[in-house]
Amino acid sequence: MKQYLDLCHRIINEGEWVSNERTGKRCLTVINADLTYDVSKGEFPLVTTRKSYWKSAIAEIIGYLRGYDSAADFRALGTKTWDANANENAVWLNNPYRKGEDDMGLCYGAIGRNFPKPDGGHIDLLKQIIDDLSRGVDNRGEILTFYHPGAFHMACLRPCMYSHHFSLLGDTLYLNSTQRSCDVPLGLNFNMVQVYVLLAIVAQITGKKPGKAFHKIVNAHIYEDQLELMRDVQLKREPYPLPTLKINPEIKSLKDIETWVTMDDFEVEGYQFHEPIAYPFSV
Ligand SMILES: Nc1nc(=O)c2c([nH]1)NC[C@@H]1CN(c3ccc(C(=O)N[C@@H](CCC(=O)O)C(=O)O)cc3)CN21
Ligand SMILES: O=c1ccn([C@H]2C[C@H](O)[C@@H](COP(=O)(O)O)O2)c(=O)[nH]1
Repeated sequence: MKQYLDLCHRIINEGEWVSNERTGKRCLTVINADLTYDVSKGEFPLVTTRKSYWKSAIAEIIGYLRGYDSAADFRALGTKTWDANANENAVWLNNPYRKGEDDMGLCYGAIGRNFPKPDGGHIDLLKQIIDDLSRGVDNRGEILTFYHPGAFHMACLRPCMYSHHFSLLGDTLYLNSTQRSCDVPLGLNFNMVQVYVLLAIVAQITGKKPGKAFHKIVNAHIYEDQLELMRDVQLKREPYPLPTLKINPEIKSLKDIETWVTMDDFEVEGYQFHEPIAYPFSV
């Protein structure tokens, strides 16, 4: 929580204003932030200075792992966070590749679970990684990437957290996740939870001990219409101690994640939080 608050303060104290063409808004911006979550110690990085909708965040990452490309599938799993990008952005609504209501196009898991090969066919990057790690193999390239510049024109948005690189030291699993663009009041709240859960759940299904997750953010920003709420409300609050996350131990394979897992398989214990804050969202 301290790392999150430090980054918010840093953006407010040292950030520069950058105008963004896609949203038509200005963002107070810093370049480069490195956050670390010690999953071995159960340091679940949930924001406490406002109510955080952690189930929604976990539903997003499970949806990416399943390769979902429809906001309707994300809703069924428990999050409405893709509705606006799939259905309210004028540029995407007019894109000939959009397949209709709720379609998000070729992004996130739709790429990572089905990565197109230049010589034909596709690769399921996640399945390869899970198979390797389960056998105790780290080939120094266990990278789940959602980044395919050749598909950007066929998606509602480019992936923000676009790369997850897993590593083994003995039987301890590490994760380095990279994010190119970060909406700190809204997105980061979710992304911290997702990096933690991704390491915890992949360690669980591959039979490894979770170690640390390293979360690299390149462009970290606060939109102009979020600044006052962050500076004058959220940052005036004292954080509470961190809660802990429990994952159903019956989740034992990628197939389990793909077939029966729901948000009821995740529990947060001891979550104390301040009043919700409704930050404006830029589509
Ligand atoms: N501008 C922007 N910021 C983002 O963080 C973001 C995007 N766009 N587009 C793609 C995804 C969708 N994500 C989202 C979208 C909405 C919320 C959001 O509205 N959160 C509210 C309510 C959440 C709920 O009720 O489930 C929040 O208070 O956290 C969060 C993340 C993260 N991403
Ligand atoms: O997981 C996510 C997804 C998206 N975001 C934010 C970061 C930006 O504010 C927008 C994406 O806009 P771009 O113009 O494509 O950079 O969404 C996030 O923080 N986390």
